[in-house]
Amino acid sequence: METATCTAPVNIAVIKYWGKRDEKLLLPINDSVSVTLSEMYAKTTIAASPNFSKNRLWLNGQEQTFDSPRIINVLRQFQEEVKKSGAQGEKYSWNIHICSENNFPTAAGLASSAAGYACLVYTLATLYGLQDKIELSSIARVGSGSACRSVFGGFVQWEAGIRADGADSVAVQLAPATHWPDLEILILVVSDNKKKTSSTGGMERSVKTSPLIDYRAKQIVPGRVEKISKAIQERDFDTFANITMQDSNQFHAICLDTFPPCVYLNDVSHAIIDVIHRLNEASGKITAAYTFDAGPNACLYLMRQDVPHVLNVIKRAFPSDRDHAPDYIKGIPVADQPIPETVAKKMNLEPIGQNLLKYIIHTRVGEGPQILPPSESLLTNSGLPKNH
Ligand SMILES: Nc1ncnc2c1ncn2[C@@H]1O[C@H](COP(=O)(O)OP(=O)(O)OP(=O)(O)O)[C@@H](O)[C@H]1O
Ligand SMILES: C[C@@](O)(CCOP(=O)(O)OP(=O)(O)O)CC(=O)O
Repeated sequence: METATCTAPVNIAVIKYWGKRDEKLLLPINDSVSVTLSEMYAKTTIAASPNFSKNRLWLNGQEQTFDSPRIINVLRQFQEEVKKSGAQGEKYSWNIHICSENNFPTAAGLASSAAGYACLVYTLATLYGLQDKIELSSIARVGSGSACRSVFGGFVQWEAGIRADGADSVAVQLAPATHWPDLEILILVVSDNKKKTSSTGGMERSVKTSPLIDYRAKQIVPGRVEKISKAIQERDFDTFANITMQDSNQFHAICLDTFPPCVYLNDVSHAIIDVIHRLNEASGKITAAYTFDAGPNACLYLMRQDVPHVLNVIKRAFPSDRDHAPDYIKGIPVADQPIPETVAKKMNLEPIGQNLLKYIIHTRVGEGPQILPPSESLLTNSGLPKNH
């Protein structure tokens, strides 16, 4: 039996991918830009053995059927690349066991599919020795579009491309994780329930019914991608933050312009947006920027020195019975520090409601996928999940 175990990170887009020009190859109608996060990742072990009678897959401890078209597409695409590379050997014909876990909620709009498919492809590549990251990224894309960005750390652009075969639809790293060390992230988890409308279904409906989506893709996104790439290169937080918030709002406007609409934000999400704007106004500078994927959870980008203050604002606006519980703030530890009273007063900082947030994750810009030692394997020597 041969095995490999890897991790691959979550990425959160600041210019959103929403809408496909090809549903089968998962080719987007516009470029997108994302930040790869540390602390939040999928971990996958793949074992190949001549003794396995069939392919099997476990996700977060539950066995899944192996007939998901996306998994099958990824494996097929992977096999084609292996063939092209000329690699040969018995092990390519063996069945495989895949075991994967996410260390954060799955299918809750926190980019689990991005981390999951990037990890699947990276672990296959480690097992079979395929090196080219651009190729890996294109294979991950056929699992879930946004997964092509999780193959790289730091700041990543997915170029939409124009070719029908998707050969020019690739992700490229704009800057490594070390480029902007003071940029940090707070994820405010409003709900970790599985969402009602998947990103796949939502964006398909948007392309079919939203008259605004084409305008966004053609007239708005190209300029924003250029400006935010420059802002990233120059570590210009103001520009980065403004574009991030505007693009999140425009993506959700497209969702509402979809018919029937896809409603991903809830009252708590809107209250978070309002608090951040009031904070930015009262502090006389852009202190934090919000962005929301296809769910109600907020992702805040902010500078390291502002994290304790912003956390204090969030805890005062959204008090929780679990405020002091050790696992209320997950990820990188952070001290709470009261916001100056002048700012609190100016922004009219009052509690909005009790227990509206489930927990908070504090993280920063992270590296791409990593190979782990055999001791980290999720499978036993007989190829079954360790916690089965
Ligand atoms: N670790 C993993 N390994 C393999 N597949 C995974 C993994 N994690 C998630 N997935 C797949 O991704 C699906 C969830 O994708 P979905 O797009 O619905 O949610 P999300 O990725 O959490 O949210 P979003 O893409 O909107 O941010 C799961 O049902 C599963 O099929
Ligand atoms: C809102 C988004 O998170 C949408 C992500 O969509 P997916 O990559 O999950 O969709 P599929 O390609 O259909 O699998 C924005 C983004 O990550 O760019």
